[in-house]
Amino acid sequence: MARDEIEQITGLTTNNLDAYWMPFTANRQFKKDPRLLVKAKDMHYTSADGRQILDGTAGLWCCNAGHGRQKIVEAVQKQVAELDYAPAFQMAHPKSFELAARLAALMPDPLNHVFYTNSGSESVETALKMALAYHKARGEGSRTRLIGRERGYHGVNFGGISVGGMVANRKQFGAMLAGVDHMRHTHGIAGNEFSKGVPKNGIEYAEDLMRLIQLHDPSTIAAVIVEPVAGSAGVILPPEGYLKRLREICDEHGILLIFDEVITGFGRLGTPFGVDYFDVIPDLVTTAKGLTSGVVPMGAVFASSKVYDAFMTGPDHLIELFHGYTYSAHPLACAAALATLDVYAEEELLTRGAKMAEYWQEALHSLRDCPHVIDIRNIGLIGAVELEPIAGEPTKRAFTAFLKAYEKNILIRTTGDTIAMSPPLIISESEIDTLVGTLRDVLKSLD
Ligand SMILES: Cc1ncc(COP(=O)(O)O)c(CNc2cccc(C(=O)O)c2)c1O
Repeated sequence: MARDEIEQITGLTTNNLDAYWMPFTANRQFKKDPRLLVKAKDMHYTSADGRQILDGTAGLWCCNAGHGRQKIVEAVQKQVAELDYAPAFQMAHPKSFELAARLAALMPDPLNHVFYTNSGSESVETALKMALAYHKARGEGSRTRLIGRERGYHGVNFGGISVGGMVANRKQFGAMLAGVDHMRHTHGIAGNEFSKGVPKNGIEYAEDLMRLIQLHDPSTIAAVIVEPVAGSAGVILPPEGYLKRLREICDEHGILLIFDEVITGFGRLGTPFGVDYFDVIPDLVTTAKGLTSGVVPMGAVFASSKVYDAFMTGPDHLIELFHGYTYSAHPLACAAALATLDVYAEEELLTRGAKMAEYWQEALHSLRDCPHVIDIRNIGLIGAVELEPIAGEPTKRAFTAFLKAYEKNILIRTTGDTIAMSPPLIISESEIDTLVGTLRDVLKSLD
């Protein structure tokens, strides 16, 4: 869209698009033909040029309740007028306790404690620091090693990119945390292609953890962090039994297990959390995104009583954990989260994905015959269509699909040459048909 059109339609008050350095974006390509969204309601965005765009990605995997939900809007409006900000260090406001109790009630025992952050990246840093400090508090300060996984995504702060395994997110930044190892990813295991839901093959990949334990000795290892489903890397699913096996190995060797549920949390898999879907209870769970349905930035780390209690020793006038953020437990975020949980409860959204999963799965796998499709993966209301890369131009085919899809009024995500979708949990069957039908047209138009 031409720049002067943009200004006219959007009221953009500046010719200077250069000032804004956009995150995870091809800035020069974007600023030649900006893609601006100006409104959102339920399943749709309104683009600056007046089109209704079907949101196939819940924003960035976060708007699980859909957009413009009145109960959430009103809660934030009321809160900002009443208590706009309150310090969370040595002070508090009631909603922070009310929300923590409601969140803890969503999780199985012993995940009974909640630490607030402002993003998934901050939740990850918080959990990693808690893990290191936990072992120190118990007199096992030699446990400093952290283990992640290839292709893992744990946000963009130094802890997260160190345990993470997405090369592009690391290679620009030089040295990272020392003492970090990675297990193999579970993408592309023979026989798992086009699996519907959790794939059968690959539980043995969990034994990578045993090899690292044998190499380093358990006394040096603090924690393992995995996404139950690796979203950003292109929806990589855990083989059957894999997560349970990680739990067993961690228990055997006194290693903390951290589930990074920033994407899988709050109904994405058709269960409240991946904890429920896979019936595995970690020691720490990182969340964000769906916590407030993307309305106000917020993250939360769920900690087991074992972890929390290890800090609650010594004179009670002393701070137990020297960590936290200016905006931890922000009143607006707490208000948005409480209203979001109300919407989830009233519309049973934390389990609706389970009811829609079958329809979603069959729609997605109907794309198998489209050009360049080399794999399709799905679980709950997450879906991925992996494309054959263009020789010598990796990512280009999927990015072209993204641009064409937007022109055809649907929003999808791409990572590498994989198209990823994670619609709001309110999506209807006819909207699934529209999303997948339009994607089919896009795929057929690709060179
Ligand atoms: C598992 C996981 N952990 C941490 C983060 C970081 O969260 P923040 O961004 O709030 O700091 C994430 C975020 N994941 C994320 C964020 C934006 C885009 C995409 C994509 O794959 O399209 C994925 C994530 O998916």
